[in-house]
Amino acid sequence: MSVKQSVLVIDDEKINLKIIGDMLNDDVCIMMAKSGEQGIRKAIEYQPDLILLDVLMPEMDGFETMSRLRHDARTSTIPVIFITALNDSSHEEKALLMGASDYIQKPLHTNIVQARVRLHLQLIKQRKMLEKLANIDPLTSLANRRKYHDVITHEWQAAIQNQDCISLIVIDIDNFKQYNDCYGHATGDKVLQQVAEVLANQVADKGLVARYGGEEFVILLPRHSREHSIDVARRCMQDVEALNLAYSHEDFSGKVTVSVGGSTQSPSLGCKSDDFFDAADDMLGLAKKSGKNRILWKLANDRQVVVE
Ligand SMILES: Nc1nc2c(ncn2[C@@H]2O[C@H](COP(=O)(O)OP(=O)(O)OP(=O)(O)O)[C@@H](O)[C@H]2O)c(=O)[nH]1
Repeated sequence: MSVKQSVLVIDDEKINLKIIGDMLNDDVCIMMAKSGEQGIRKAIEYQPDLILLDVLMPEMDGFETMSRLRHDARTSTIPVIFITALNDSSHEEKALLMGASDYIQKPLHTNIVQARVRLHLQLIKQRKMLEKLANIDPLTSLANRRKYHDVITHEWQAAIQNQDCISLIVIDIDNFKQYNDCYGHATGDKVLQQVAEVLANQVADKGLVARYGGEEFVILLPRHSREHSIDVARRCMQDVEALNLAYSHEDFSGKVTVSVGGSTQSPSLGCKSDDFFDAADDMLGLAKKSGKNRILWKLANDRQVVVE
């Protein structure tokens, strides 16, 4: 069943809200706001797919409302169509320059409003689908490296601003080449999917799990202390082992395990998220060198701790 897309209509005239609502009600889920201020609040809270915005409103007009929507990261990408009685091309130009998707003049014609809204909703649906495809690893359905980079960039800034800690776990399957050599790439792919599922279940909504590449995964845990994050890492490791994916081939045999590197930081201005990644990745390298199937965590002053 397809979920209806949502449209927020912002207009100070109750009658206009009703007219536009009646025009669109069959196709979309309508939300209404009687002022720019209320519209911004609803846009933040409900994240509509599209906003229809009246230009002439008391207190905060459509242009100021638009400017505030564009300057707030939570609403900056929601497409806006201006609706106005102003029959003046300079206003239309101003709206389009501010980033409006379209400009509809009153009096409103039902068919024109419906057709334009439908067109923009279709474009929005396609854009969201492309964004999703661009951010997802097709084999495991986890976030991909590109998505990880978007999220760490945002969360790193948030951690600096709010003086929060943030943890990163880097996980790599041990001896995966041997597994592939035993059973072939197709079976190896299934292992990647199973490991991905284990990690996703363990992290749930605590943070982001991404396939960083090959047989390497990352888990980003904003606002998670070292103790909590080590706990998550430990449970991920145990759950992978519990999958009991055994392999044996000529002179080697074993069971699929993972090695884990981790780092927790409370970043300050000037700290780089790339160094944060390198710290966790260095720990992973040491975990591999010191015998695999273990967790190494970066401590302050370049020290590290072996967890398991
Ligand atoms: N099946 C499958 N294998 C992959 C994929 N991506 C990378 N690999 C395999 O992962 C293996 C990685 O090999 P190595 O880098 O030597 O690592 P390893 O054998 O796990 O050894 P350690 O990391 O030292 O434990 C290679 O055999 C790659 O072909 C994938 O998408 N599917």
